[in-house]
Amino acid sequence: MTDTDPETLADRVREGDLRLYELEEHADADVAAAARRLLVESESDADLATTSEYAFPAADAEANIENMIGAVQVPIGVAGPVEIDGGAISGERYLPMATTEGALLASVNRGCAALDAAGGAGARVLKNRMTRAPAFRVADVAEAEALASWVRDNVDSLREAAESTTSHGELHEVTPYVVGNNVYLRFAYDTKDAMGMNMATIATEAACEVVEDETSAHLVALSGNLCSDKKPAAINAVEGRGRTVAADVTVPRETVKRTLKTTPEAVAEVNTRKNLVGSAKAGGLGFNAHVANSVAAMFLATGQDAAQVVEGANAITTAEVVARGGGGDSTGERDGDLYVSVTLASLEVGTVGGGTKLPTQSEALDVLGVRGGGDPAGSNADALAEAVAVAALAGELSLLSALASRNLSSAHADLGR
Ligand SMILES: CC(C)(COP(=O)([O-])OP(=O)([O-])OC[C@H]1O[C@@H](n2cnc3c(N)ncnc32)[C@H](O)[C@@H]1OP(=O)([O-])[O-])[C@@H](O)C(=O)NCCC(=O)NCCSC(=O)C[C@@](C)(O)CC(=O)[O-]
Ligand SMILES: NC(=O)C1=CN([C@@H]2O[C@H](COP(=O)(O)OP(=O)(O)OC[C@H]3O[C@@H](n4cnc5c(N)ncnc54)[C@H](OP(=O)(O)O)[C@@H]3O)[C@@H](O)[C@H]2O)C=CC1
Repeated sequence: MTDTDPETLADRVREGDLRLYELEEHADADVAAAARRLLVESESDADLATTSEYAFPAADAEANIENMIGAVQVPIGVAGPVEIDGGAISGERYLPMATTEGALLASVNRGCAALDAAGGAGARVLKNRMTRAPAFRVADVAEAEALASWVRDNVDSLREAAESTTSHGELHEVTPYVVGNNVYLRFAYDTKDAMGMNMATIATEAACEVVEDETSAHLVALSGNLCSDKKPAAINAVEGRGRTVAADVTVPRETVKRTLKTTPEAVAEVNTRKNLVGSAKAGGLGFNAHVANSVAAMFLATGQDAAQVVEGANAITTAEVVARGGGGDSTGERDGDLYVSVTLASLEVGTVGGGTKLPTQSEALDVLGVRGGGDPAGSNADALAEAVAVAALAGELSLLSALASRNLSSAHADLGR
């Protein structure tokens, strides 16, 4: 690596001597980023002065970005604090959320106020499996059936190959799916505190080598889209992916009226006709109002893979009027409390790896007390999943209430413009 100045590097790219992505081989990462900014500015009307003001050594993002020119800055706020009674996280927490949508933090914050007034939200991780499903080609359905049988009989050798690539990941299930002469093997891992997509992909590739060595199957694609990563897919909504996590609360009638400005009956009706019937008629996979908002905001804040909001929004919100003091029995009486739950089928989160080690992202994880590997391994990612579920619950509660009291548009007119 030889030091040089950004102008010289930029000139070498212009002259065709260097490719844009090769600059770090000739200068330190910050100089390389500066050279790219010069090139972009000279080819556009952009002045990248603020883009250049990032607060970490560019080299620290080497595993997160290529062709780096700087960093974006997205406003980050907190909702809460909110009391969480989770399986992996408990106590009062601020919820770090990064967004450019005015009124979102106010809304989640109002939901948190209602949760806190109700004594806090419950949360539990229900399942933890990161999946990768390679696509194989075989001769015909007879070979497809034979391959599926072979897989079921040889999971141990697939596990040995997969787990040889990682000291944390555990292969739990391999489920074959057959379509004609196509066979998809859905590998399901416990990836502990990592979201686990790199881990699972590397491990699955090692297992695929065994499949090709031992059978007549031909690997067409390491990802066969039945995983299913970053695409709307029913398999994630039904089988789960990453963490399946739920949060719930029973809000006293008085709190619904005072803080949420509506009634339990009105919220339950909006949820039924909007989130359940409306979503069903739309053919939606997410039977909720805006879980994606809380998932996206906490993903941006804590260094998650933002594209996986697609699956993170696979959530179902329920709301019903229950007897005073909870107890779970629905009642037609007009004096009951409001029970609300949100169940996220495929929330892919990690507290190690990916973008979680970048400075502002790891600071946001510190706000929650979940940075890095947990003890036991996996417990920090479980805690993060529960915190995201509580943020989603707070957001659902507040938005449904705003729709019931007819002040969605005024809220955005006041706060979002
Ligand atoms: C905007 C509010 C909260 C006002 O709600 P309000 O009840 O009129 O406000 P308030 O002044 O009476 O305050 C009540 C509580 O709200 C919070 N709060 C109140 N103001 C603020 C603020 N500035 N900053 C932070 N927190 C605030 C705060 O917790 C406060 O409690 P306090 O601390 O006073 O005891 C309410 O009208 C609301 O939540 N509206 C819904 C807005 C919303 O959810 N937007 C995001 C979703 S829009 C979208 O992207 C999805 C959508 C709609 O397209 C999806 C779909 O199709 O359904
Ligand atoms: N490859 C792909 O197809 C895709 C990749 N991604 C990207 O993958 C990245 C996330 O991959 P991921 O594997 O999570 O992260 P990394 O690739 O950053 O790997 C994380 C590694 O941290 C180590 N580790 C240390 N402590 C722990 C712990 N307590 N629990 C688990 N692992 C621990 C593990 O190493 P070891 O395994 O050696 O034990 C693990 O593999 C994101 O950047 C995402 O954008 C997203 C979608 C698809």
